[in-house]
Amino acid sequence: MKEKLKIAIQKSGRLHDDSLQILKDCGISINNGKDQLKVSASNFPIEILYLRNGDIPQYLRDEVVDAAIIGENLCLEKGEDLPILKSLGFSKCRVSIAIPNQVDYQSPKDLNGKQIATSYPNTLQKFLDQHQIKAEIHLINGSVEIAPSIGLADAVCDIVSSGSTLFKNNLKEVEEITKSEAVLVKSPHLNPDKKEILNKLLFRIDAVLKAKDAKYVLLNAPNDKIDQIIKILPGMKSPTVMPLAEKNWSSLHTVINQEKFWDIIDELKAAGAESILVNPIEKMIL
Ligand SMILES: Nc1ncnc2c1ncn2[C@@H]1O[C@H](COP(=O)(O)OP(=O)(O)OP(=O)(O)O)[C@@H](O)[C@H]1O
Ligand SMILES: O=P(O)(O)OC[C@H]1O[C@H](OP(=O)(O)OP(=O)(O)O)[C@H](O)[C@@H]1O
Ligand SMILES: [Mg+2]
Repeated sequence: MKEKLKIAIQKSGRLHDDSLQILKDCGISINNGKDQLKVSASNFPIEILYLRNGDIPQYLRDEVVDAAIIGENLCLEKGEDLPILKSLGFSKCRVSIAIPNQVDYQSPKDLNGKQIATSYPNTLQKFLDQHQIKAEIHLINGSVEIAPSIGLADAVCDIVSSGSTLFKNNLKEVEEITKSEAVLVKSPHLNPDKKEILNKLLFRIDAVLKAKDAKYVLLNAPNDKIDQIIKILPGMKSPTVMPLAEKNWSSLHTVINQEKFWDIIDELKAAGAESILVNPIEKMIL
């Protein structure tokens, strides 16, 4: 296969490090020359282009790049036509409207006639239209949260994650327009060779993400407790059970999802499990 899939990731900013990391976790070797805007992987048919996040939707549409890792909120802002292939679980945030702490707020109607500063005019306009609100949008490219305190706007619409930027600027979040996380998107048109490379990459990303959510658990238990313990385990298929050197004891191996992990461990202990070992999983292929 001679074709290479061109993948855009953010040149610098919130998404850059985790985007590179997920490709590396997929076993893709990227020799990162500093200041290089385009690099080829040495062991997988992709070329990585480092671009501004905000420019990527148009590059995908123009087929300058074939796929990209961007913030989901950018799809709502500039790329509703771009197919989202996978949520990647990092750069989680939301796009929200915030107003000064001392101002009362009941409903979106309170935004009527107000001036709202934002870097996401389309996202905000869609929200205002949905609620039949007429407000004036001030486009600002950064440090949006400062706008109310310098008299530039009555409200802001920007990204919120921990909420500390709002807090420091005496603002309160009053409407959440959308949630966001990093996503893998693709150009609307891809030739069959490129589709095949993208599917291979997706397969690897799936294995990496599944493994992140799971732990490999080994435990010892007396044989007469094994049936009860197996009922507690939500394993992949059924757990591996192996006899221990000690008579009437066995070792059980299974995979437990991160989300329910501690509850299950508590139940296992109560049911007689001992010497529970928990290991990270590097890749998970089901
Ligand atoms: N505080 C945050 N916490 C979590 N995710 C965030 C945060 N701020 C931004 N993001 C996510 O990261 C993406 C990139 O944000 P960042 O501020 O790095 O770049 P940008 O200014 O939007 O883009 P460009 O690369 O065009 O300069 C956003 O679209 C959003 O999805
Ligand atoms: O809720 P928090 O955890 O405080 O995060 C929210 C802040 O993070 C982003 O800004 P960033 O730091 O990316 O700076 P920017 O304005 O230059 O994009 C966003 O624009 C908010 O200002
Ligand atoms: Mg930012």
